[in-house]
Amino acid sequence: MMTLFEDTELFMSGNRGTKTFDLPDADVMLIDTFFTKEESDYYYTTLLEQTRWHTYEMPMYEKVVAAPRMVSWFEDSVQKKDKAPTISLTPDLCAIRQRVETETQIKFNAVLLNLYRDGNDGVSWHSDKTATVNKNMIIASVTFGETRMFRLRHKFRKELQQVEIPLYHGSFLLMAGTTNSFWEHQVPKTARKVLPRINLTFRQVHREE
Ligand SMILES: O=C(O)CCC(=O)C(=O)O
Ligand SMILES: [Fe+2]
Repeated sequence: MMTLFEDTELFMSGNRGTKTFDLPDADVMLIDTFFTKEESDYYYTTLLEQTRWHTYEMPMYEKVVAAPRMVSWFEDSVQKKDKAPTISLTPDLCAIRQRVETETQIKFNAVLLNLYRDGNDGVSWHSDKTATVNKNMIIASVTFGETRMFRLRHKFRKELQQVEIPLYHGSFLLMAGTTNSFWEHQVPKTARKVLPRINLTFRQVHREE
């Protein structure tokens, strides 16, 4: 593992303040500097080094291919027989979640961590789904590390412009209301030489009894 933060600043944070995006059928809110630079550096380093990152095997037509990113999933444990045990949120993840919940006044019981190792990693167009149907799914997204572009496009109104939001070190993005039903998002790959980026998406997972 390379040593970070020795003599040069690797990541800059964005501007303060809350931005809301005036998009049809969407409810998107951004806070560039949700975490301080110190907090963000701490979370970046510890999450990068201490997370058990997995390859995500995604179905692609008839095949299964490795997604171009690493993932790790945590959720509040539920006692279920015949079910594999879930991995609970770590104290650091609980602390991040607490900040997110205080801001949104919404409770989240699961978090997906994505690691984009370099510019060859990304996530292609999709909207977020969970195992159960919750149409207006709320996603609270936190970023540490490299700034990457987050793009949104309307699923049906192709005449609408795509939206491109740079997600900075320590930023917070909320997608609420009908955003997930009407819009798709992606993090495109980039030819720029970039350092790793970690993204956390807090979710509400409803497990069937
Ligand atoms: O990395 C991001 O900002 C987005 C991740 C994402 O879309 C997802 O995990 O569903
Ligand atoms: Fe997503």
